[in-house]
Amino acid sequence: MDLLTRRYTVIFPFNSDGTQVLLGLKKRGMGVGLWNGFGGKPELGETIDKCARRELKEECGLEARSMQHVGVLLMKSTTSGQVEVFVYTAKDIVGDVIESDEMKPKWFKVADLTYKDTYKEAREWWPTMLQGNKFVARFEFVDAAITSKEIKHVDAKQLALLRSSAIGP
Ligand SMILES: COc1nc(N)nc2c1ncn2[C@H]1C[C@H](O)[C@@H](COP(=O)(O)OP(=O)(O)OP(=O)(O)O)O1
Repeated sequence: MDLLTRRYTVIFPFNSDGTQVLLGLKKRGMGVGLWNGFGGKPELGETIDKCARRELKEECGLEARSMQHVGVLLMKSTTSGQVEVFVYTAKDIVGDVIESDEMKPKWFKVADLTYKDTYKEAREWWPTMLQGNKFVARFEFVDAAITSKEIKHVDAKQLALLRSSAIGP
């Protein structure tokens, strides 16, 4: 990753049988008005795993007893530069869901997801995540249009390698 790439985490909590996913409606800043998982930027020296757990707790009150790193998104845009997002899922969660100043959380049935008011590329990779696959997805945008996309299935070792070299600024 070069110095111009912005790094983030995003984590998707599921109910115990995996039929529902908790999404948050972003209330401010980047992605305002869009439904997404919970996440943000790593703090100074923070690992990507710790960032994912912290952002989950801060943004919706939940704690992940366990979580899985399931993917990496690499996005290049003519308007917003390069973004790298580490994607997690959490099926063993504790705590009460709360609304934060950043996110308004709501449970959605996985089978009924419409992708309305989500990031444009969500419909491209969320199905891969929802089917339980691990992936590296690359997207290129010119203005708001997707001009190139690639979604590769990878294994846990490949993701661990990508994760191990990632740490906050
Ligand atoms: C552009 O493509 C993106 N697609 C998707 N699906 N998710 C994205 C994209 N770009 C960013 N994200 C995710 C990554 C993070 O989970 C959030 C953005 O986090 P935010 O800017 O709110 O970061 P924080 O550290 O929480 O910000 P504060 O400093 O305001 O607390 O969106």
